[in-house]
Amino acid sequence: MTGTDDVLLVHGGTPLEGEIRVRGAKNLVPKAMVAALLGSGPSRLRNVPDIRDVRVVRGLLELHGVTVRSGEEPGELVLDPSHVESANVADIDAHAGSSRIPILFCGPLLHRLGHAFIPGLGGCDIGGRPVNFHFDVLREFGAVIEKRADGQYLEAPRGLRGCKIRLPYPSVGSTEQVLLTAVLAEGVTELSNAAVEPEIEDLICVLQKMGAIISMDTDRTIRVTGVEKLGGYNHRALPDRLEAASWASAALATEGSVYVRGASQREMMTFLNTYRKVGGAFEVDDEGIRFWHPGGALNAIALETDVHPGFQTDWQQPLVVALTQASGLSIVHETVYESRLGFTSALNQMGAHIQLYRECLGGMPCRFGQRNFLHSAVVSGPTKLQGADLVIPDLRGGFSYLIAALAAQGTSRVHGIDLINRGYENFMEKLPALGARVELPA
Ligand SMILES: CC(=O)N[C@H]1[C@@H](OP(=O)(O)OP(=O)(O)OC[C@H]2O[C@@H](n3ccc(=O)[nH]c3=O)[C@H](O)[C@@H]2O)O[C@H](CO)[C@@H](O)[C@@H]1O
Ligand SMILES: C=C(OP(=O)(O)O)C(=O)O
Repeated sequence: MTGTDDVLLVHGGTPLEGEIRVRGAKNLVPKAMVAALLGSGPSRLRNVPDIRDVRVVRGLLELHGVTVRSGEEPGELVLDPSHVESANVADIDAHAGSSRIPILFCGPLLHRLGHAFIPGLGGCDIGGRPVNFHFDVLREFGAVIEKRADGQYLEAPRGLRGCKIRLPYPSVGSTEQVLLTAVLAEGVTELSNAAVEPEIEDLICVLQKMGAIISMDTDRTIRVTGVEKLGGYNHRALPDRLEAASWASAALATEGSVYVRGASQREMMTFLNTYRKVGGAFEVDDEGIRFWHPGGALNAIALETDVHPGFQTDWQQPLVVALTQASGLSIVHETVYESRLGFTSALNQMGAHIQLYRECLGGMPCRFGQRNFLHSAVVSGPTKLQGADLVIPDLRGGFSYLIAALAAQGTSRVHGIDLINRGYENFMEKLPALGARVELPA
């Protein structure tokens, strides 16, 4: 999608009503695809969404000789790593800037080939997003890393050995880096201060199916006993709790009702508690969750993002749009990314009252306090939103702009909607299916 195709006209003021389906999680599926590299035989991954991050990883796997084909059921991929080989660096470089996932190829490629080349990473521009923890842990395993102009070259001249590591912060990607490296490393790896997001647990399930030995303690410690060989897996990816929460926030902000087929309560408990405090209603059944605005005023709340089991940062931006419709002052303290509130300036242009602060306006001081980052917000509501010209800044911010445009009076022009394809499957079909009045400009 390019040029005018990348613009969406959104005619607001109509509640979203109906049903959509979410499939496997954006933050698990690409990693499970990388895990297939570690197997000696084919893996089957089910419930795979058709999103750009999946297509990027598929391309990278194919460049390394992994055969990827559709399986028997819709959304099933069969990944065969029997012929893994070194890829042409220039070809890999074409994927530079496309997603966060390439860095997770380090451990598996070092095990399979003894060397790896990792291009520059992409992902949402919501903070500095350094990868120092990743390279620090890989060095602990025995990797030698050389930074070159076009990316990072890694070698493991003496193989990879288990080690004792403590993460400075429970980083999701760094925890996955350790898992994907430790499973075939020699000896035991002990990782403390690990991230324990549901997508990480699901990745551990994938690796255990392949033959890995991994235990998780309640104190964020993960222990991995390296094995000599792993097989393939057959796995159904856990549902996307982040997409589900986005549609839930859209239902609330537009005073609608959306049944999210595939949404799962267990991974959304913290979100559901917050949703209820704001005044949103939901009903869980065996197939999904219905979210709706029950009428009357919504409540202002104090919200702090955190690592799991706290309130997931990727839930924050869509919910902030709903908070512009709540009565009173809501406080939002973003503790995971230092620059994830910049998207609110466009909401203010639409009529919202959101003031940003450098101070930690939450229960706990975070890494960003006293460091000049506008990472706390006070949202004063309710405010009527008016349609506007909006430029999508990042994935969740982009979906938030769609929600704001749908809740607003009048028409909005939303630029850069292709970015949303990174993590929201078929959103251009889902929106009209829920009654949204959207169109591509003539
Ligand atoms: C593809 C994917 O799964 N993306 C998710 C993953 O991102 P990702 O894995 O990139 O996020 P991390 O958990 O690693 O990042 C959390 C924090 O740690 C910092 N950090 C991280 C690594 C590092 O080497 N050095 C460092 O300082 C980051 O700047 C950030 O402030 O977890 C985030 C937190 O739940 C989610 O918002 C993203 O949707
Ligand atoms: C920040 C996100 O993703 P990524 O890490 O892929 O940029 C997200 O999904 O909101």
